[in-house]
Amino acid sequence: MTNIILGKNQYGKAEVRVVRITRDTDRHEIEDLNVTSQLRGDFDSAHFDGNNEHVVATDTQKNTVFAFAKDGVGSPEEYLLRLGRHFTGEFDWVTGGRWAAEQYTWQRIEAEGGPHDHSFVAGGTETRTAVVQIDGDDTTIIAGLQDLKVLKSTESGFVGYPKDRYTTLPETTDRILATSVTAKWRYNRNDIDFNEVYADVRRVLLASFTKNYSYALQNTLYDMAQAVLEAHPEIDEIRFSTPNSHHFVVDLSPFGLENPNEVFFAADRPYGLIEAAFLREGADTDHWSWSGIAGFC
Ligand SMILES: O=c1[nH]c(=O)c2[nH]c(=O)[nH]c2[nH]1
Repeated sequence: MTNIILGKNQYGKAEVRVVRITRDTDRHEIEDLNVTSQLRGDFDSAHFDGNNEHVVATDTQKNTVFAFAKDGVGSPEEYLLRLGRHFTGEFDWVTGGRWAAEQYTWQRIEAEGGPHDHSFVAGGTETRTAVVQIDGDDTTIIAGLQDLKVLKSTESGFVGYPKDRYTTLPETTDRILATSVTAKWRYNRNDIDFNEVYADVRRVLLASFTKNYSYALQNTLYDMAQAVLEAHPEIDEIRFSTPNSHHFVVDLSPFGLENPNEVFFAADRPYGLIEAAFLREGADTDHWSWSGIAGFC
């Protein structure tokens, strides 16, 4: 028989949809999450022998996600940390894992008397994300956001690129720059006010998007990373995955009309896909905690 060894493996429950309402007063709070729990450790006998004595059921993991919401969420990072510490603390052979969440944004509906106590409208385009990675004594937290749509209608250009026989793109010093930012940033410590830092990183990302003339989306990502790493010493690294959502000037000349960058065709595909990681000098360029996080280079 061919000898086979077990390589990397993890398992758990994916995409547990948890909604936690805090209703201690008439003014309710909502926390709406999509949680994934993945355990790593010694699961050899389950794979090789059909012996499940180490297999904490994915159903049990799902139930634990709900049960822990009873104590409140607070921030996705703290909630995932509690879950990760529970599984690694409770079961000797669980030596690590990955706990991840998306948190959806709800805002209070502006009603006649002001922001409503218990009625909400989905807010913004973006989703907050968090990942807690545990490997033995190492715990690393990666926060982020996805699908934060931004656009600037000028102060962007693209010139100076190589021209070959396949190049048709005209140079421009005035175009629309539009993208949907997915970013993840890695903390270098875990005792953080996660909600406060999240709100500030979001603010800094948006402010730095507006700030300088953009020579390329690549160049704007650098501006955004520079601003975040400067404002937040507790962050060592930020990674981006950003589609360049092309807006093409429509040729209106057949209709006898000029079009000085006023009417655009917003193409949804194909799109440029610009991805980059920016790190504080000296930080680990290949930190273990990114393993299993898809969608980034
Ligand atoms: O900001 C840009 N970066 C590129 O790499 C690129 N390539 C392209 O065709 N247009 C753009 N725009």
